[in-house]
Amino acid sequence: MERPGRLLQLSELRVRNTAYEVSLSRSLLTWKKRVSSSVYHTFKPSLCHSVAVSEIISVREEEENSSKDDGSWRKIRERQERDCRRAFTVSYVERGRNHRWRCAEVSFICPDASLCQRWVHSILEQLAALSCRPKHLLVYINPHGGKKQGNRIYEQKVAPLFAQAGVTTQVIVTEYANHARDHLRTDAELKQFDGVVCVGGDGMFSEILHGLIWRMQLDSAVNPNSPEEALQPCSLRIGIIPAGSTDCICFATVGTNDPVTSALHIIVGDSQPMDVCSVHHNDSFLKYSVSLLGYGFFGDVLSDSERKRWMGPARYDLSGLKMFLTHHYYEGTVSYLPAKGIMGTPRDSGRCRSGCVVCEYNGEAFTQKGEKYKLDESFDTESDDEWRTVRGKFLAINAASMSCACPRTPKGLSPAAHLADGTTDLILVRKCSRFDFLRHLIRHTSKDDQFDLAFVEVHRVSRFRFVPRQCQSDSDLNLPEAHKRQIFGPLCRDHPACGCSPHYSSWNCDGEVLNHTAIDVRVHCQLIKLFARGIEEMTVLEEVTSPCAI
Ligand SMILES: Nc1ncnc2c1ncn2[C@@H]1O[C@H](COP(=O)(O)OP(=O)(O)OP(=O)(O)O)[C@@H](O)[C@H]1O
Repeated sequence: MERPGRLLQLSELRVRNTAYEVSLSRSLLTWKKRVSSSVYHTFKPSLCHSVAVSEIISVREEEENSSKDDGSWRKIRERQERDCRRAFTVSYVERGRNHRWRCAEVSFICPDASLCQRWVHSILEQLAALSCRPKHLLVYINPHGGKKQGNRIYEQKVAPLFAQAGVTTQVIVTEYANHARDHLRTDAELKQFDGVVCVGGDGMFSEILHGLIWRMQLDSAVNPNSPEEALQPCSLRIGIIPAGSTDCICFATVGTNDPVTSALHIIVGDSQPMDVCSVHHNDSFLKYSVSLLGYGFFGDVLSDSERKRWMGPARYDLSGLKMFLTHHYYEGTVSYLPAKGIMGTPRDSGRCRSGCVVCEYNGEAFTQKGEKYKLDESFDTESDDEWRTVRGKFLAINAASMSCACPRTPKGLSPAAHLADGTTDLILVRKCSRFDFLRHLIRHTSKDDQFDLAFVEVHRVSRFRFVPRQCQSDSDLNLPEAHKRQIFGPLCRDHPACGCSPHYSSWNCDGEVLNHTAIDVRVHCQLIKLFARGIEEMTVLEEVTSPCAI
């Protein structure tokens, strides 16, 4: 943590009726209880508090509340004394359990009005110098996401915090699916905003992601349809206020699904870079993905659960069980480009956390590679002989661009995957017995290594392709069309007893079904940034919140 350096203010102020020595430096606001007895240790935690200036939400000057006045001379004298004093209140981030943040307040009573004004002015000056903080935001609310509480959550929990922090907004309540995406692609006056906020679930985040990336490419004359193009990173950060039934991206980047915590991360101007995979079929763009691309088991679970939407979240358990019992495998060819010159492997014991060194190192390595490529187009970023090919029968092919940890799979599909290292973890689960597949699935929830099985392989890659067996080349294979032609495919899917496998599964792309099975996926290192900081380790928390960590 940054050392406090030169003090900007140092005064004896009161908090309620207790005297405190209060100091302000460029990085810390500290208040220490004045102790007369040497019996007390000056660093006793309960006597000393400090808050990082970067985590102060606001400061306001206010008069002390006057108590009931009975008109007596004593009271009048007391009131006169009080009137020439002033108080100021500082609102700041307070950390709770499970990565939750709250807005706490402390009021300091000054001996005179001019001192109070000096304090308020100094704190405001420090806050104004924090250039990472957003001032004007574009907010999209999905009123139909999750339990349809988007509007209420925003109005009651988020808007008051934005107002308190002096963040202004333009709010758009979406009227139809893809409203936010289309508005961002063409109409939104992005130059006037410092960020885009979505109030909703993962589907709503996906709309913002697609709208913003697409707009950025068009504005920079980059062809988003070509899988060979290096995409232009987005200049605006994205904030997620969780209000959906699945809020996995928020959980993975903040550590909790709590609207107040997310609002506070936005206000303090946090920044978490994130990789994005572009998914193409031949030379046409299909989708962007930031978490999971799953073919086979996870593709089938999603397709099946979509037909059971009426069941609510229980549909995932039922479809999961059904797909486990049907035990379909799919033939095809996976080609991949192993990520080179990077730090980290999918089998590491370390996890991607706030301030991750792996993301930082690899992010720089990819940027340098990109720069070299721009300067000298003959510079080879990927040559054909580096591609590896695996042919076979697979129960599941998963590409995890983040750990994909959620309450259902606490470790995630790839526990050591990183948010922003320019790679995705390609997990190939070959055809095996039901019992073995169950062992693999169960290991996602236990301490055992889910990759330490003979039929599972995992590779950290920067690009991969998949072609299903029936598809002779990367030629068109449109799923709805293919299913029409395959009369028995869909039937067998619903009749596990017949024992035959359908030819094709479908890709689950961050919770949406893709129309094509033959795909070409490229990871774009740190293409977007979120108003988040990754999941904080306890040691970081202790350092930030520890009293007098100076
Ligand atoms: N006004 C609207 N009317 C209908 N659909 C909308 C509207 N605004 C956004 N959507 C769509 O609703 C879908 C689900 O939204 P969201 O992710 O916010 O909620 P969710 O409950 O988590 O969804 P899911 O259960 O599908 O994950 C998104 O794909 C989005 O495109």
